[in-house]
Amino acid sequence: MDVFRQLKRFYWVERRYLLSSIICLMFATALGLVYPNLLRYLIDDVIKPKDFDKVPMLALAVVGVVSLKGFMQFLHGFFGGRLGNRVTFRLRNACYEKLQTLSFQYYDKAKTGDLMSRLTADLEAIRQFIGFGFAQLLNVGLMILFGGAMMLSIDWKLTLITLVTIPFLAFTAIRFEKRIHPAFREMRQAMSNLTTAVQENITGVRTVKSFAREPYEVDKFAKRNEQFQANQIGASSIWAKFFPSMELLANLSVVILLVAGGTLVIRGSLTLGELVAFFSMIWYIIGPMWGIGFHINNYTQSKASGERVMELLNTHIHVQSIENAVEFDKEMVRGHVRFNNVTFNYPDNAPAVSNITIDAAPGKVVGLLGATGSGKSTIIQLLMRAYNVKTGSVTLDGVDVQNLDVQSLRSQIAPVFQETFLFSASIKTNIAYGERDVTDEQIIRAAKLAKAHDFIMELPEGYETIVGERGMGLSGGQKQRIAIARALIRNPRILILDDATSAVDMETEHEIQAGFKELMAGRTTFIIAHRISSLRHADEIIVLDKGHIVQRGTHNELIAQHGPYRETYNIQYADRPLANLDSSQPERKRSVVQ
Ligand SMILES: Nc1ncnc2c1ncn2[C@@H]1O[C@H](COP(=O)(O)OP(=O)(O)OP(=O)(O)O)[C@@H](O)[C@H]1O
Repeated sequence: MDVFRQLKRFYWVERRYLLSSIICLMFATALGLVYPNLLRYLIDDVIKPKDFDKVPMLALAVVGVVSLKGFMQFLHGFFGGRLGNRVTFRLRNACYEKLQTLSFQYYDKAKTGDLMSRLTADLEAIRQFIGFGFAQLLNVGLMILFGGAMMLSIDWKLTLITLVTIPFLAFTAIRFEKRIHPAFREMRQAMSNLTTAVQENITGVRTVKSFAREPYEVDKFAKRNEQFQANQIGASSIWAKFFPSMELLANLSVVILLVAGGTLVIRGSLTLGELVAFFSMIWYIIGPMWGIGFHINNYTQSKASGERVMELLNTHIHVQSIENAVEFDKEMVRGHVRFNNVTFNYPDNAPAVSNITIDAAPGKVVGLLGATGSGKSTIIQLLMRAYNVKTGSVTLDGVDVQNLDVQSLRSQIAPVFQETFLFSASIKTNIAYGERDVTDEQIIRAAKLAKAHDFIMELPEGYETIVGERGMGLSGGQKQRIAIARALIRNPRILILDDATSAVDMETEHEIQAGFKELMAGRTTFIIAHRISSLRHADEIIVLDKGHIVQRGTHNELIAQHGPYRETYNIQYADRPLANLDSSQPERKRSVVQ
């Protein structure tokens, strides 16, 4: 029940629907108890004394009871449906909001398929239980209570004898719940593994097909499917083991009633009508007991699902704004970025960057160069506070980024990453992504600066062309140009170009960079590049090796020194040796850029 206590904040606000649904079900249940009494009346007071004039009235009473009961059941379904939908609506929103606040550290390990299954199948199981299962489980108790009370009022001894098996039945039901719950939990996990396999296969379909790894994928899926099947069979065998015993115990009551009640009727201490009423009332108790397996099943599934949803909602957020965090006024931000002796390691890893000190004055351009894995992107991630720095500090205009409101910090920064993600929406929406009050003129201007306008205009529907979630139909370079336009439209104080022009040819890069000049004016810019041509105009170029700064200076200063920068330059400009390089330059051993 702990899970449902935790879920209370989602369903308690809807308690009027919960109560209405329960009350209507109680009414329907109570009306159901009128049947056995009508039967008793029919046998004892109509058939026996042959007083058949009462039959029409009795028939009308049955119609009335049936209609009212049906109406109550309808209302129960109506309120229950509303309740379930509203609760899952809130839960779905809460989960989605949580997904937005979770830090990069969480997403480093998160599995999309697993998250999808929490937001769909698990929420559905919760909806079923909160909407209907809970009221029905409560109804089981009510039916036993009402039915038992009525039976006791007719003949308490016969009631006790008849219901002697009920405690055993309850005991078996509880044991069943204990066994089936872990089985369901495993089943949910197996289901999410299946979803993950499908999702990864679709996302990585190009890799799968290019490597002709379809059989491997089929195999991988088959194994997970087998696991799911094994879990289902496991749950079915628990079911198969317990269900017959529960049914046997339930039916034993009927046998006891027939023997004991029949004897009482023969002896004349019970009327025939009372026995028939008893007989139909016992189903009032056995019926729910019989269905208890189903209700427990429903309850257990939703409990397992509730645990998975609550686990997501309770996930620790590593990066979030502190209380009274500083919020910058966009107009006032200057964009002065400093890294003060920063050392950072990803969880359970060796430091990715060590003793990093950078002073990027407002409007300056800092270039980061280094071999793959040397820590360039990590520096950018720390600036955006994707992770918390523990040693040293990163400041923006003198304020430690950890004391800044996360939204406020990130809204000053516009990044263009190596890989561009395009949403399944129009190009226009992708460029304006999330920015309100953006005019078409602004979008076109940004696209022109990013050298995207011409190819967009060649598309069948221009800016209205819908692109797929991975930007299907666009080349890598075209996607990157849209991403650049997207960054430009934000008019940021700090611009980050993380290998932003890697997918375009040299000529286009040159053109885009001409646009960048205008764009970078007055903005602090960090350029990560593998090509020296991308960052040679930077005010300071920082050369990294295994997380350490090994060289820093302007292009001309670095080119005049022996070191990895010049080696890289020599490799990239092999056919254009620089006049001022000395002839005794070291062998072109290894480029820092791989
Ligand atoms: N999310 C992460 N979790 C754990 N380790 C990471 C993570 N991201 C990067 N690393 C590790 O940190 C180190 C620096 O990586 P980083 O991405 O900063 O390098 P980079 O210089 O940007 O490389 P590239 O040029 O290939 O983009 C590498 O050893 C990498 O394996």
